Amino acid sequence: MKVGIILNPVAGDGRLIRDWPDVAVALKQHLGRFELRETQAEGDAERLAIEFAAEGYDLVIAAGGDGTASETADGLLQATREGHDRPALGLLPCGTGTDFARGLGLPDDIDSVVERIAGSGMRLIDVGRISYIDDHGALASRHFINIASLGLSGHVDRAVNADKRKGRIPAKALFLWRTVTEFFNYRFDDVVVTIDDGEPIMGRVALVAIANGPFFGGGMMIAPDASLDDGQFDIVILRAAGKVALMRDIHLLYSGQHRNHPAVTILRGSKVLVEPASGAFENSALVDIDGEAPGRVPAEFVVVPGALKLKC
Ligand SMILES: Nc1ncnc2c1ncn2[C@@H]1O[C@H](COP(=O)(O)OP(=O)(O)OP(=O)(O)O)[C@@H](O)[C@H]1O
Repeated sequence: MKVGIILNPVAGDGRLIRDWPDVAVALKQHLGRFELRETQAEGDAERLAIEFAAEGYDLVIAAGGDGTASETADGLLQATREGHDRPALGLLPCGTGTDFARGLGLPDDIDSVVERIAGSGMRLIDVGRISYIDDHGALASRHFINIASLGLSGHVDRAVNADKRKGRIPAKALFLWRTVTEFFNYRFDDVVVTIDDGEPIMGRVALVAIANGPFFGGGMMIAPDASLDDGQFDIVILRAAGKVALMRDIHLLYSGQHRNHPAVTILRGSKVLVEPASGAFENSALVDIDGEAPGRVPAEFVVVPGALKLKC
């Protein structure tokens, strides 16, 4: 099996690169020879994944956080669309939040993760495809593997990713702190949500999450029943309510106990359109895509069933 590794040297404040000699020994022991390529900047994991697919690699392991895993998956899916064989995605999670790995129940220590990659079979999972407006006002689109959302989460992503303590303090504490600070200044978003060409749902929201996996925000179980292979999104709408009440209840998100909260609606669907209620795009809701916040709504989210081969 030809194994390629895409390593983000700064993910999780460089945790994996510091431990690399030990990690490399574990990889050799369980998977044999591998080719290591490092990212230098945004977009590199996507490009390297396309290169690995074009060179006939069977397994491409994303070593980093959710951003690296998401970019790598996007590259593999693009390569498949261009006619290359579909390599499997493996994960060596070492980021700040690593919510996708959390949803898969991956162990914390790298040795066990490598052992699990080597011992597991291939599994097909769904992915999402999102079209949105990027920061230059242009239409952009890409795949996501875990959760895409809009509203408060977009602001929190930008604040967490700019926070110099990222990777140095526990992810849960950082995300919770940034959620509170951003929420304080956040103005709720007025949006129209249309699921599977049904009746449009208009409302003022704090968050709309389109979930393939269950966790985001450094351990919040926002979509407790989301499944990676049911061919559907779980769509969680958190409507605007008193800020004090929402802050008081935010802890419920960590355990998934918000299901029956009066401000929460959870629906299922395979295509979701979210538009700004006013029609003006300039200050419309910020989107979050697997932990990065590259643009705004209007956005369309479409599930692509069984599109990604996973080995972990
Ligand atoms: N060599 C590099 N130097 C600086 N930034 C990089 C480098 N390689 C990748 N990046 C950037 O790192 C970010 C992705 O980091 P990643 O999500 O993998 O880790 P994380 O943010 O620590 O973890 P998580 O997303 O799980 O919280 C992307 O914004 C990407 O553009």
